[in-house]
Amino acid sequence: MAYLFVWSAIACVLLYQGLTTYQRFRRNIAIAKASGIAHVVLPVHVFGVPWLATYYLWIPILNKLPPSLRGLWFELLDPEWAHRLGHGPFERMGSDVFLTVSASTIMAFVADADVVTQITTRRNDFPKPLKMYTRLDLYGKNLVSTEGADWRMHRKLTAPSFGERNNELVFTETLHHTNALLRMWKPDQNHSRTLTDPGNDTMTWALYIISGAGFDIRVTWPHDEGKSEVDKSDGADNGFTGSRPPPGHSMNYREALSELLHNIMWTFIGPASVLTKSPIKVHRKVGQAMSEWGNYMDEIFQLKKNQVSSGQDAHGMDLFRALIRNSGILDESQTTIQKSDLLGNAFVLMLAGHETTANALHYSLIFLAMRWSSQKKLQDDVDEVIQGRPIADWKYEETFQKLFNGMPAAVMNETLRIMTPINNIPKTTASGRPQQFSMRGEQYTMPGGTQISLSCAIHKNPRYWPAPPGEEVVNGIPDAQRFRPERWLNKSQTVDSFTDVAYDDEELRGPSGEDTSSSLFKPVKGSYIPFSDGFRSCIGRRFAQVELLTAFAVIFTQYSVELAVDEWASDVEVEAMDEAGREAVWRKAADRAWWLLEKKTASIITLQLRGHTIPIRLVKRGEEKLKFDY
Ligand code: HEM
Repeated sequence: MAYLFVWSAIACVLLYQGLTTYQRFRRNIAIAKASGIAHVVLPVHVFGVPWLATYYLWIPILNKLPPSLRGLWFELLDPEWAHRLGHGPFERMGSDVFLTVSASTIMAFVADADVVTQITTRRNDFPKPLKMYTRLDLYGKNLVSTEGADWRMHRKLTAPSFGERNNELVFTETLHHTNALLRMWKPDQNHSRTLTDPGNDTMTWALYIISGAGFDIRVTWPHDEGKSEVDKSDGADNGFTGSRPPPGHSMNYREALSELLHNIMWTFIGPASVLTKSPIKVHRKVGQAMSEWGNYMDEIFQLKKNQVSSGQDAHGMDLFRALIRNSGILDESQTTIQKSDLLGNAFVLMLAGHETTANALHYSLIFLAMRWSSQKKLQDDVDEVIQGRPIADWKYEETFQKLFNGMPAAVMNETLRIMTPINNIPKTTASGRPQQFSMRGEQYTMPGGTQISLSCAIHKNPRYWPAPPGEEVVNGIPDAQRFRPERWLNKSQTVDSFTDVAYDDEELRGPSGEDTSSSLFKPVKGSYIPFSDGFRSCIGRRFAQVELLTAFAVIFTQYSVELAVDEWASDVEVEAMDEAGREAVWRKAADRAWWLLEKKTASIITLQLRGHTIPIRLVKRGEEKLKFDY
């Protein structure tokens, strides 16, 4: 009898769930139809946590469905479809904006430049989905996790930190840490070395640069410990730089920073006090890093506050010092800004600024190893800018703009186009507040409560990225999907109709500069959005550009990169091969690299290779053996 009762209760709950789900489905489909926007119905909300956590299990099962049942809906169940399939789904839908409809959510995917611009410039109509970002408030509210008046306050607080003086510090720190990276990668007596996990190394590189330019704390690389040339002159930050934790700490600065940022997703489980009690080791470590990093930031805050109040400004302008200066916090009676606002922002700048640039350098190295002709042009350009001067003589103001006008910038832009670190930039419409927009002369209504993605597929939309005649498809890959940095050197493709949008308050934009140099191809406004666009665009854009171009100059004035072919042939065998033999073996490595970049990348915060590496080989210039183009 009791069994019957329990089973009846379960059946009733399931029936109720089924009916409400069905009703919500019907309601959402009706809303999508009324909007006039093309739509496709999906059985689940693909960007909801349950699906994101389990889709790896379901996709192989669904793959067993007969091909006739696996339509576009099936392909859109992969959360990374925009990266893997590019513009294809938009072509199949016959529209550069389409909706996906599930019982819980209506999502809009946008790959039309004009619609992107309407969304990024109407920030009150299309705000950011704040719920996604509250977890970033580990140390305080900040620029990333706020909207409206709060966001304006944070943007005004942080924007002045990103000035030319900080860029100069980024330049200096990048020179230093790229040299350190090369010392770690140092080729052997055969003038080359295979780097088995370059992505991991570039992550460390970016972390140390953001520490230098963010806090003016120059971390010592483990392989450089004990070498005196890396120390700063004033000694103020010595307690933070090496492997011995300073008094009062159980973790050194370097470890606290990298443990926290590299495992940031675990902080979403709960606060440090919960994580440190978890039975799982990685949780305990992250919990420890979280509280250690909080303590370090407290100490640095005090140190910087003293420096600012005593007028010391020895090493240029790091972001944290500028934040303190701009906040007016030295006289707390005169400002509403709290210490937590400063710590909150200092933390998200570190977070937002390291993985993105690390990936960009990593993928650039791989792509250049797959395209010798572009690498050669890059080397010619950096040689022309640097003119053989030793690194100690390089100056930011003489160097950056020249690098930004030529092939180094073309390589950076093209890498960010193909491997866009944030491949779905999220926006929303508020519930009950549908928004009108126009597309190709027609009016549409974005339903209220829609989750919007500005899709990286726009970077593969052939309307904005036309192929040269006869090169529409190479190696089976459509031109818009290929790494071809030379497309940026083609000034004849400059769009005359380009007009920038008017900002209601220039101050909010920050001195972060343009996406691309005026000497290069200028994409249609809204069609190139690795840094997003409009009001909520990346405040660290120029920071990242300085970092990447400087790294290219340091690396490629001395070295070349090749795909490592160790899996298919030894050094001795490659040495003995003729050109055709070398090309055959290189092509195996290139096919594999391309496949991994397309199929085995996934986003947690940014798009990364997951569970695989693409080994590359650092070769002294002039000693290259694999000079081929993919
Ligand atoms: C290649 C490197 C980078 C890329 C591709 C990139 C990309 C982006 C994108 C797409 C956004 C908008 C995100 C959204 O709307 O959800 C963004 C925002 C932001 N980025 Fe970056 N970023 C890079 C480097 C940096 C660096 C170096 C910093 C700081 C040092 C930084 C700090 C920020 C901050 C604070 C925001 C939030 C701005 C706001 O909402 O007002 N980024 N970035």
